[in-house]
Amino acid sequence: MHCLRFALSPRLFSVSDHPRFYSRLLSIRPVMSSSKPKIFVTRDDFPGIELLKQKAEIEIFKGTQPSKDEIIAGLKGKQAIYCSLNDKIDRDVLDACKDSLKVIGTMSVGVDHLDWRLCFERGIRIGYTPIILTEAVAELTMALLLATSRRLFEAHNEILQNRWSSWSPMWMCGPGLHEATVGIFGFGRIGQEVARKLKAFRVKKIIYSRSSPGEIENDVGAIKVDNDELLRESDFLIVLCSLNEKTQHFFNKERFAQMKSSAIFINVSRGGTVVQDDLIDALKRNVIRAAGLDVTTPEPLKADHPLLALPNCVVIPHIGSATYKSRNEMGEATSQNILLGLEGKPMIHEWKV
Ligand SMILES: O=C(O)[C@H](O)CO
Repeated sequence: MHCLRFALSPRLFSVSDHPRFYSRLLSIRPVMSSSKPKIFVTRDDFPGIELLKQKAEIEIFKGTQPSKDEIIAGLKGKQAIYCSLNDKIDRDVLDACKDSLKVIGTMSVGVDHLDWRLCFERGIRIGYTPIILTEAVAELTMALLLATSRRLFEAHNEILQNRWSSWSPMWMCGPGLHEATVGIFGFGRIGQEVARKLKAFRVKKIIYSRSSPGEIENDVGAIKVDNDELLRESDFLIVLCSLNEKTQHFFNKERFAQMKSSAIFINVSRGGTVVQDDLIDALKRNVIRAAGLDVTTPEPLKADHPLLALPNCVVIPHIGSATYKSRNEMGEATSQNILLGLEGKPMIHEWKV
């Protein structure tokens, strides 16, 4: 019954889906019948896998980052996968396991590593972990804003280099958040939470842009503007959008040139939103003042990468959601999403367009 109710949900089906309706209906029947379902887990340190161990037969990849071939091999005969944003589930992977895979559980809010369109077409359900990490990512965004504007890493490095000779009036100064105009590119849950936190810093104005039409009602007085105004007006520009066709490589040479030369660019979204060589060039030539990045291309970044040699760039290794609470809850939710998905029940968080 659950299955039927779910299948008829208007979120998944509309009249335009008609030709594929019945095949989809069949494809989301519960797959947990008498025997335990088989699940591939792409690393052994995911939180929440104890739950899966009790209810399913799980194969855990030994290591931290399976290659595409290793994912394909691991998925053989499995009904579900527990993965993260590192694991690319593209057409090749989906083709290789098309007879068995029913559910993907990703321990992330972003789903750009998944070919979700093909998943929808094939009736593969996707569980993900929004909301749980909103506070953690918003906090980390604040940390990057402060670390970059108040030059914390640069200042720390001055001490390590024995260059702290005396207290000095203008040494290590930076622009503060107080009275600044802060622009947010992508005003979803995390963007709105960042805006709330910014209020406490008594910024002058919060502006945002987003691709969907309409304004977002918000309790902090953030004003919707178009992208040009956002680029032109922001003292701090924070990228918090999801990565998709519209946002891929949005921040390029021309866009950096539109920004204030005093602007600070913060990216907590995905490295793919930026043409990274253009950013490096903009930072080197002081087209913008500084950048703070939680995300890069590629990830992980090697220690000799040119971004890391720039004094006006703070780079951290994709730790936006890395609080104990957030990561543990994300793990629990991922396991539950997978089990609920396999039972044909509504997930805690199911990804929909
Ligand atoms: O997609 C996610 O979960 C985010 O990148 C966490 O920082």
